[in-house]
Amino acid sequence: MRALINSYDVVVIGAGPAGSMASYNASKMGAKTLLIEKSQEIGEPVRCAEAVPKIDELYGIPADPSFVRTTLDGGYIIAPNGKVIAIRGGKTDGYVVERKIFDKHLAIRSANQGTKIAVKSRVTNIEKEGSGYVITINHMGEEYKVRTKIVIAADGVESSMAEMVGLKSKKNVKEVCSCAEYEMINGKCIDDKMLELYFGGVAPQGYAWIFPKGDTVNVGLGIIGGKKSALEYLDDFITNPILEGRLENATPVEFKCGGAPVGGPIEKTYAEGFIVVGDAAGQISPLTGGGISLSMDCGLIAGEVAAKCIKQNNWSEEAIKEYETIWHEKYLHLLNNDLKYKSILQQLTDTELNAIGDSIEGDLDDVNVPKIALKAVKKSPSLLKYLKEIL
Ligand SMILES: Cc1cc2nc3c(=O)[nH]c(=O)nc-3n(C[C@H](O)[C@H](O)[C@H](O)COP(=O)(O)OP(=O)(O)OC[C@H]3O[C@@H](n4cnc5c(N)ncnc54)[C@H](O)[C@@H]3O)c2cc1C
Repeated sequence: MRALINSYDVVVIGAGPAGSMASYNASKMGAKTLLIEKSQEIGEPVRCAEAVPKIDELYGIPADPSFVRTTLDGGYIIAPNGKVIAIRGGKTDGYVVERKIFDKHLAIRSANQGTKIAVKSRVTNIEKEGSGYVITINHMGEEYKVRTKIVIAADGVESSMAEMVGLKSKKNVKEVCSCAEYEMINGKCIDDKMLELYFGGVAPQGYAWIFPKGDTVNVGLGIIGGKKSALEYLDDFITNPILEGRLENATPVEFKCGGAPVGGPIEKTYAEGFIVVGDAAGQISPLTGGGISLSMDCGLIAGEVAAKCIKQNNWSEEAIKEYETIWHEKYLHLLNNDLKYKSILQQLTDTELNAIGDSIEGDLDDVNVPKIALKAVKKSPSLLKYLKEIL
């Protein structure tokens, strides 16, 4: 056991997109900030299909060729009967990135603002000490302790930090979507600039995907429940006739698996001197499992509020609450809508999904769920029992 080695204004736990954006803003606004990552390499292991929206337009982060593998025009939604619906623009354009490099890039941006980074450092405990916290870190078998005024817990889907201060609700843990994915070489996409999302029995209560990633493709799926493991569904998907042999000659170069917390946000994301952000807070679309952009933006909000509290010498629960007020105003209704859409989608049979697909003619310019539901009900009035909540 080593003695207390340092004190910080803000300690951020987890160097994923949420943590690096939080520490970036905290440092930029003058707070003495430490970012702690348990992995020996930031960005590893990857548990992601690696699609991000236009980070240059949204966050002013240039789409650097070192991590951008594909610039997307949009995506295809594919019904169980093979009907392909194209969505171009709207929220579907963006990039497929190399997350190992992307995540490290975000951490480097944060370091360039003054953040200190500790890698191969697992936080094993958080204890309250006065109005601040003492954090215990295990690095290469040695224990260290650091003091901080504010903790930002950005420790992802397996988060245990929020629970340590009594914040995390067990509700989310029950709703983790199990994902399995291969990155494959020699696979073919319908179009090298479009995402492919397959709904129905191929991935019960979730969906399967093929994302173009430069020379390779990310082929994966997420399920909730189901009769087999995610990996077994994935192996079946690869040979599914709906793909018309496009993965026939493909072979994996990487396997990824992980969980996406799609049960909606945790009930409370702050306490005195404490903020929960990203997957740890359930800030991920329950419908799509997309969480990178939300984590980044909520990370920015967390970093800004933390730095402001440090400047005002007040990180009481009342002061920290501003974080939740801001992110709720921006995103809570979207997450709640997605939760509703997800639960409807989960009740639909392949036949009903086909009916919805068949009701759509031509390309879409965005995913407007109420508009799609209206078209579907006009074509198949029996769908009203599921879709009336949306109309
Ligand atoms: C298979 C799969 C595919 C996905 N595809 C997409 C996609 O294409 N697009 C998209 O937008 N989203 C996708 N997501 C979701 C996306 O990956 C997450 O929403 C996003 O990574 C959340 O960022 P985060 O920073 O909150 O957490 P993470 O990226 O998980 O980062 C958390 C970090 O905390 C570290 N950590 C954890 N515990 C400790 C500890 N005790 N001490 C120190 N460090 C710790 C971890 O090592 C990790 O680096 C996918 C998820 C899965 C599982």
